Amino acid sequence: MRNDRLTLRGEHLDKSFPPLAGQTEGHVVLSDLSLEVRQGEFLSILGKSGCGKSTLLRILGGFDPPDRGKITLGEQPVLHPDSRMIMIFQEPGQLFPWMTLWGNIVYAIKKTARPFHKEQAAERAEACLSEVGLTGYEESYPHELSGGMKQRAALARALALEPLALLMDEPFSSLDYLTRRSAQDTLLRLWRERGVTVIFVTHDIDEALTLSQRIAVFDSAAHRLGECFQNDGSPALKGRLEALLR
Ligand SMILES: Nc1ncnc2c1ncn2[C@@H]1O[C@H](COP(=O)(O)OP(=O)(O)OP(=O)(O)O)[C@@H](O)[C@H]1O
Repeated sequence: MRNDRLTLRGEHLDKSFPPLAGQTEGHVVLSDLSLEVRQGEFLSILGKSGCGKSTLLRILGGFDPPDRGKITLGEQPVLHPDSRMIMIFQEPGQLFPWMTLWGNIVYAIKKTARPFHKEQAAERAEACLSEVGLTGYEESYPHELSGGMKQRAALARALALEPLALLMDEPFSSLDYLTRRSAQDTLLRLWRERGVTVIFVTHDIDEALTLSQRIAVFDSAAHRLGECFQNDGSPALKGRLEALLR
């Protein structure tokens, strides 16, 4: 159910990096960037490689501070990472390799649930693994899972924390076509059922058109989000997005 009180806002965000080795000038990545994503909305951010999409997600998730501007989730400022917003990255390396799948998920719940009830945590872990189709792999270690299974496991672990928002940074780009389609279907089903907000970074126009309600295009020259479209899935929109990313 939509709850506009939990809107995620980034306001007037600036971010620059100091000069890289061998360069003299610093690097402006975000400049006066603002965005607003309502609770339960699915927004994709499309942009060319290196334009600043990951930097924006990391700032929204509280992993890096902006140089200027502020992030709020509902009324509360986002100053550091917490379990309200979970990031899922491109490389499925977010699971502890020395723990089983079960151990990974229960550990995540343990870190965030206050108070922690063992039985409730087990129920939640079981439900989340089932939701992503990984029942039966509880005792598997991450290295025993395929890339697609690892990404579904990362999704299960994220959902076990009952976040308000998922910040996803090209999470399926390393998967083959069929595995990717299956992971997209899982994500869409969970998004519909859970009402979680999703911000999904991708450079794949078809993926953005398949998944999102709204698509924002990163304007590399201005270092902020440019045009934003309601996704009607039309060939005209696809053509427009292709032209903007050319
Ligand atoms: N910690 C850092 N220090 C210096 N420069 C950085 C740092 N992080 C990112 N950058 C620079 O900021 C710019 C934007 O990087 P970012 O990873 O956000 O782009 P992106 O749009 O996600 O790229 P891609 O689609 O290739 O993943 C790049 O030029 C990158 O070199």
